[in-house]
Amino acid sequence: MSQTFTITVLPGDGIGPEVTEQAVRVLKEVEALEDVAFQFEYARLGGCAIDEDGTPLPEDTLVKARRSDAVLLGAVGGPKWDNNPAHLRPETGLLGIRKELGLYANLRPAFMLDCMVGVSSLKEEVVKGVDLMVIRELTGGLYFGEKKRYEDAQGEVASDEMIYHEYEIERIVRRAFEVARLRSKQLTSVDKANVLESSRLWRKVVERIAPEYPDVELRHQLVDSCAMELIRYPKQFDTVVTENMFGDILSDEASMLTGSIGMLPSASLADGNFGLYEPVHGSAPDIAGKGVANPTATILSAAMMLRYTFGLEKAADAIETAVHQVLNSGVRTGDIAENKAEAVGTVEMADRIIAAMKEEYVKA
Ligand SMILES: NC(=O)C1=CN([C@@H]2O[C@H](COP(=O)(O)OP(=O)(O)OC[C@H]3O[C@@H](n4cnc5c(N)ncnc54)[C@H](O)[C@@H]3O)[C@@H](O)[C@H]2O)C=CC1
Ligand SMILES: CC(C)CC(=O)C(=O)O
Ligand SMILES: [Mg+2]
Repeated sequence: MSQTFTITVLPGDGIGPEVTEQAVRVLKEVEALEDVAFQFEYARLGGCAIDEDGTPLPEDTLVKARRSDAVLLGAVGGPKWDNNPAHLRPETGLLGIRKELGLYANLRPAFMLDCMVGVSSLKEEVVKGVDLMVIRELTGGLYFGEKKRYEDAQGEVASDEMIYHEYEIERIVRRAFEVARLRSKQLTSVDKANVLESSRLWRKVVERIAPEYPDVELRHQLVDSCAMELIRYPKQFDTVVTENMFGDILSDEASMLTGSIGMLPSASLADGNFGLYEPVHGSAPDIAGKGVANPTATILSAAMMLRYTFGLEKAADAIETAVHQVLNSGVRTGDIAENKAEAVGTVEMADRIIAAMKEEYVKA
């Protein structure tokens, strides 16, 4: 008997609806190829929810997300809402849903396919073969600490509190060791322990847990030198674990090793199988509505959903292989095209990936 899974789709703002539509098309094809059924439920998050519901994270969205097996998100935000008060920023909806759903582990792979080497602005010997995984703590740290705005004698003051509990560090670090174990057994823990107290606790917890994973080679690195080394010699990294803001920044940086942020997927995982899957990029207001956004990051996020939440390994592999084949054949959206005049649009890129995926199934 076929299994049925419920997926809450949150298209969001800007290019979010354009790219999630393509990922949903891919998932519908998987239904036709596997003994599985997906029920898609749509809800609002971010700027569109501010406009319609007066809040970036409506209760209906949380209810739907909680009763589903997984969530597929596009992106939120844009200039229309930039001047809203802090509690009405689209980002508040994103941070809120991550916290409410307990999605503390954000997995952000960055990989360079041989056929994409020419797209990167870095030298071939630097980027060829890059394959790393940034594991970002997602529900603690600076983004969630207390924020204050006040005035003193010298003018306006703003502060954001950086706070980490031992248990928050412990659970993400364990997750990272487990992931590293399945990859090249090399883990880099990134912090700023020479300055930040939260980083000193981070490092202490990592040191405490490390002996439980004697097969994984561990090293500590300060975030500033890590940012530099990521560009100088990225192949020294396999699995990187770090706190929320450092991971946000380093994963955007890592995306440029691979040519475009439009390529990189992510999984945000809670304990158990539940996860929210979204591209690493934002709502890209500069290209929204033009039909040119690269849907690959969102399609690969759907593949991560199939793997991590539904255990549909074959379908996930088929999508990833299809993406590689399409890129290998030279089909490119504008962000990754060497010849911009030959770039395809969002829908055609997805069409090609779907066609290649179906062929993969026939072969398998
Ligand atoms: N997870 C989320 O929902 C995130 C939302 N944001 C929000 O998105 C808005 C725009 O932020 P930006 O800093 O401009 O970052 P962004 O990631 O939206 O865009 C950065 C650059 O990458 C390009 N780009 C991004 N995704 C692309 C794709 N799929 N295909 C082709 N090109 C792509 C954009 O055109 C832009 O030039 C802001 O409101 C920000 O707060 C930013 C990051 C993450
Ligand atoms: C609201 C921000 C933390 C979104 C972002 O930049 C991200 O998750 O990558
Ligand atoms: Mg970011």
